[in-house]
Amino acid sequence: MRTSWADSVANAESSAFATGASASTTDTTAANATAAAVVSAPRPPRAAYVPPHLRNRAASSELPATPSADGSSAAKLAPGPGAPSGGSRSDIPVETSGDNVPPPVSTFADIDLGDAVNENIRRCKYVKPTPVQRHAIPILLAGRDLMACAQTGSGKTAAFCFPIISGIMRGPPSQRQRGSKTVCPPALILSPTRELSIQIHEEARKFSYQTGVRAVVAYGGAPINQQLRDLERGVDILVATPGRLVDLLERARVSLQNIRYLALDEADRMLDMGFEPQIRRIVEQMDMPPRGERQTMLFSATFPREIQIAAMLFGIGNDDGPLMSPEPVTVLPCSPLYEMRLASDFLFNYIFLAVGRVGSSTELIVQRVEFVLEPDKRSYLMDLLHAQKVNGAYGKQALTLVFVETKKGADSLEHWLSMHGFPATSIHGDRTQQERERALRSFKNGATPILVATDVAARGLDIPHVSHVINFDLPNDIDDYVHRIGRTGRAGKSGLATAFFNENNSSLARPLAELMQESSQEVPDWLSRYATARSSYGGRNRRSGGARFGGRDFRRDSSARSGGGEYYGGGNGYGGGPYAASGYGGGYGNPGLTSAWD
Ligand SMILES: Nc1ncnc2c1ncn2[C@@H]1O[C@H](COP(=O)(O)OP(=O)(O)OP(=O)(O)O)[C@@H](O)[C@H]1O
Repeated sequence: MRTSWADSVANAESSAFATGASASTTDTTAANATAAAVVSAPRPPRAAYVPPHLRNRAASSELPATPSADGSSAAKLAPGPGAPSGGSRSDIPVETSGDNVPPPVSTFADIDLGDAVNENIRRCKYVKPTPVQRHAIPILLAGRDLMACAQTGSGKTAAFCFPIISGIMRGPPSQRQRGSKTVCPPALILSPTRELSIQIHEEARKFSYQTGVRAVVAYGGAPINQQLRDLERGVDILVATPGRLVDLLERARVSLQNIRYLALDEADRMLDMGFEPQIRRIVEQMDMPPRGERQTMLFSATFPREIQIAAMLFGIGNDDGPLMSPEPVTVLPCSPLYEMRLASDFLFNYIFLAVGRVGSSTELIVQRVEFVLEPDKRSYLMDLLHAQKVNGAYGKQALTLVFVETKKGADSLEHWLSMHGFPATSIHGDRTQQERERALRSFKNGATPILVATDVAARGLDIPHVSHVINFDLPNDIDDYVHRIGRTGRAGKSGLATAFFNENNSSLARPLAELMQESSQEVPDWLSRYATARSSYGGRNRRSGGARFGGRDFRRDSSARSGGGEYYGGGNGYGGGPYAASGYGGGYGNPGLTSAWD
């Protein structure tokens, strides 16, 4: 039974990769048995895919986007040759809003980044800008603050690095405080994990080669002395994790007084509770110039709608003042509203950019969900890996990333896989930095083509040849799922994501089903039934109904709402409240509500 299931998976993988088509999900006996106990619901028809922001609208393929009176626009962009193609789909929904949005460009030649940067773009073999780059680069070159949301693997790093490098080249030379060891970089890029900081630094170095712009990285877990020596040689772009940066600031080895560019990669993560104290300290309580005097850019593949609502509620330093005055509210330091407040503290008269499907369409990630009971997970995993090995579906270089929930679980699964003849390594927060970097290297070069990881590897990492992401343990939050599966299917390549679902994940059923439907994946009947059962008694994932792939700028819709007070007073979870009720928290599958994109 199991063997044939695994074989069918492998065959489906082969054909999916050959055709680029979505593969169907195989229900298991366990799934059927359990699903039978769940409320029965008709299977949703597999509708033709309509980009979310174009639902309920006449289709338009005009280029470029024409800003409307309120400064917003929606357009479909064709990726064009050279950029990650997005596979079979060539139309990409894009939404921008804010005052006087600079128009997008079509080619790198249309942007004045300077000869040296242009040469580096050629060296990187980037022929065309990706959609997020086409929009974000002109906005940033115009000096505007930006909240940008584009899918995983769509080239966001270059979208903020190119304008920063170009701006530094044109600006005054970096200064150091006289007679002191304190460096004062003009640009700061913050990212949530050490490995991501290392990667962004490598990218920034490539992009700034022979430009005279110097990028330095600082992250925890590595000896600080080497990083201090690096800083002493001068720094224009400091890429850092928040903890190590705070350390450097406290030692007075770095001053933020000259910061002209502040980029938060994985911004939604940086603004959540885990990082909030450090981010607030860095941005507000040190010597960094205030918003408006520096340029701030927030990038991510996911922005919970709470952060966007904050933009509207708190005005975000718009020239015209707040768009609406919120009722006096108590913002508890343990709620997404607190994140909202943070976002609002950072940006000034910003532009909101959402790229729904970019070079690497998530439709190119074939998503499968299998019902697997906890005790069966290892043997299912082994079947999958065997099938991959035997069928050689992905070729020699194929890498598999397996996500688990706990550090202990990662160690134990790595050990078990190795014992069973599958060369595996692992990465998680309890491993030393040296071990983490060694594990990543050995995964990247194929010595251990299976990497067992916790969420420390979920965001941002750009590892070529990751052809399969397995959610051995599903995360609790749908946004984390989006980032995890985004480690495959990058830059226009296909990918496969398999998730093991069981009763423990029932709170994820609805957002998962919605996400799969939204990206034209086939949702298994049993999962739809779980989703229906879950919503019928009110359960919602925190992010459900949120703008997973961008969404829309909530400033545009302020007139449709009565005020902010109700939202705070709601107390029925973040998916509820007046925004959901008036159509902003809807999403797929609820005909009464429109999508957050509409
Ligand atoms: N214009 C381009 N043409 C071709 N490839 C590109 C272009 N821009 C970026 N890439 C490549 O696309 C890949 C993904 O880029 P990047 O890591 O910046 O994605 P991302 O949007 O930041 O993803 P994530 O949300 O997962 O962090 C990288 O390998 C990068 O080199």
